[in-house]
Amino acid sequence: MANAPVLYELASVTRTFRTPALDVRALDDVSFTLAEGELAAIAGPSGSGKSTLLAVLGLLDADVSGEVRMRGKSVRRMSRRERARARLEGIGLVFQTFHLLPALDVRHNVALPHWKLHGHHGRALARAEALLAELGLEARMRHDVTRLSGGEMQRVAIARALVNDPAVVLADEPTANLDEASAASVVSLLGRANARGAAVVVCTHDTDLLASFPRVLRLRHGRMVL
Ligand SMILES: Nc1ncnc2c1ncn2[C@@H]1O[C@H](COP(=O)(O)OP(=O)(O)OP(=O)(O)O)[C@@H](O)[C@H]1O
Repeated sequence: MANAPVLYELASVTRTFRTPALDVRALDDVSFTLAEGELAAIAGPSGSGKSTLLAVLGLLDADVSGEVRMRGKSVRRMSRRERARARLEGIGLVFQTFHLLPALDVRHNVALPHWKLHGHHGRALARAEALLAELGLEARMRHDVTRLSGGEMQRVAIARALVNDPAVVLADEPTANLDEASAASVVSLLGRANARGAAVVVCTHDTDLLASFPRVLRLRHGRMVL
């Protein structure tokens, strides 16, 4: 990975949440680079800033001091619209609570980002169906997302994150609340995305999962520790 091009570059990134009672430094002077195709975990105790860092990498939160660059482009200089476009094209997000759309069935949830990017309904559905079949969800394609099990919802969320072949998949606690078999299938899906060239960054407390990552970014009170 040493020679792979840089995907993210963070230099002295600080994120402060101001509340009436006190200011919380959720990220404090965080600097690192991540290469294209890299596989990394973000670890640290509860409240150490993991989700905040994932939101920064996902271009969801640009309200930081310091510099964040994605593929050389300064996130600070991107408009909200440009960030949304960069997310659609290049970032697959898997949230802790999935954020699936209850009004759409499984295949339409997965197809939506493809349709938004390419504007072709039939192709988006075909791509979603192929991906869902690959993830062992062919029998669930027309199901209501609210009726899926937690493990199925997680796989649907991962399918949606992969539908536009992103440069990076960012997943927040993707194995939390899953039984062993579902967790193993989620890990294998993320591994497959990585094998196809996507960088994968996962926030986790799961020590078994952490052990499988070649690189672990450790946070404590918002600071990177070795
Ligand atoms: N919108 C917000 N307003 C105020 N404080 C916030 C906000 N979001 C996060 N924080 C604070 O920032 C710190 C880091 O939060 P963050 O969610 O990034 O931690 P985490 O490591 O992901 O925790 P967990 O493992 O429990 O999910 C915490 O002290 C949290 O209370």
